[in-house]
Amino acid sequence: MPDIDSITDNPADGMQRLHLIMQLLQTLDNGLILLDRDHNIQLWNSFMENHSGISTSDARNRNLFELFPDLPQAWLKRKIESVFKLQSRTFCTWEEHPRLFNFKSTRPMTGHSAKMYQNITFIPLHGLDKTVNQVCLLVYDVTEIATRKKELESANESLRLVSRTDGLTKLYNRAYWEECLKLEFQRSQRSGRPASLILLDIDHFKTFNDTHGHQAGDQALRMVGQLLQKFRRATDTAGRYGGEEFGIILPETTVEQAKIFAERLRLKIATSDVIWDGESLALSISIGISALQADMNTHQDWIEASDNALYQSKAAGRNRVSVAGDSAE
Ligand SMILES: Nc1nc2c(ncn2[C@@H]2O[C@H](COP(=O)(O)OP(=O)(O)OP(=O)(O)O)[C@@H](O)[C@H]2O)c(=O)[nH]1
Repeated sequence: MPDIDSITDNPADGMQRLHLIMQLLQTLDNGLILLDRDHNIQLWNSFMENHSGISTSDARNRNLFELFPDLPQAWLKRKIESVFKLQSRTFCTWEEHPRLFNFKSTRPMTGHSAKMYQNITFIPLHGLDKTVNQVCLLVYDVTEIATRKKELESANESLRLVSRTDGLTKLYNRAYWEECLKLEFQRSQRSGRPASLILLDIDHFKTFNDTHGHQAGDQALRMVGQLLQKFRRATDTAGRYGGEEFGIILPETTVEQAKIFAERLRLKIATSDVIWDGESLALSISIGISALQADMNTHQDWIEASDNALYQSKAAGRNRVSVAGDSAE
């Protein structure tokens, strides 16, 4: 069989050329569809045949939207119309639309993605008279790229979560919680809206550890973490600030409202035993609260105010709530 370049202009060679080109198009590892202005299929290659289960002879001269009623008709018609009108290429990536044709993925490497991800290129085809009467759709199987990117995104998201989370209590760790505090400090300072900061510390935790063991201590920290998560509102941010010290940021909350919340939390912990090794172990916490003040310069000033209140609670006998500026209760 002659190669394409050695074929002359005589009609027999023209047929040869057409035959070779058709073979090339058929074996292309991308989908290839040729549509006329009425969206009738004029060419349907073996990629489309294999993935759709519709043979070339069954597809030819059929209307694309009749053959595939599930296609996003309005969007696709607009897209094709723009190619006819502007006479220029256009694209659609899997990130905009995961797929045009609902094909199963058959790539062995991508066992986890059941559906094929596709990029589509729309190409206007000029006739000999320079008018565009046909549009070619190239369908690329990008399942591997899309799946890898999605896996990477999900791994990054897990890493992001891990880097923010305290492994023992599953609350935010100090670094991330402090970032949240900085943001809330700036936001509330700007808006002039109230916000409160609670710091709390487990009482006599050294003795607790020494008496019941470090693992019982860990269990106590987990329990406090769970109760903080359970008691806080969705907009409150709880974190593990230090070894046995925790912080809760309460946006849009006055110090009086924060005090009601803190008292409920204190009481809950004082009446909830840590269950360890068949034993019920009692625990209490001391709490310090401060309201965000207009004259505070940084979030550190806010922490310091709550820390001073916490110190008051400890000094006054522990298992209590103190508010910055008030005398200990
Ligand atoms: N089990 C356990 N203990 C921890 C952890 N982090 C810090 N601690 C312990 O927490 C204890 C804190 O003790 P102190 O700072 O003396 O305070 P305290 O005994 O709670 O006394 P007050 O705060 O004054 O009531 C230390 O014994 C630390 O070892 C942890 O992750 N697990």
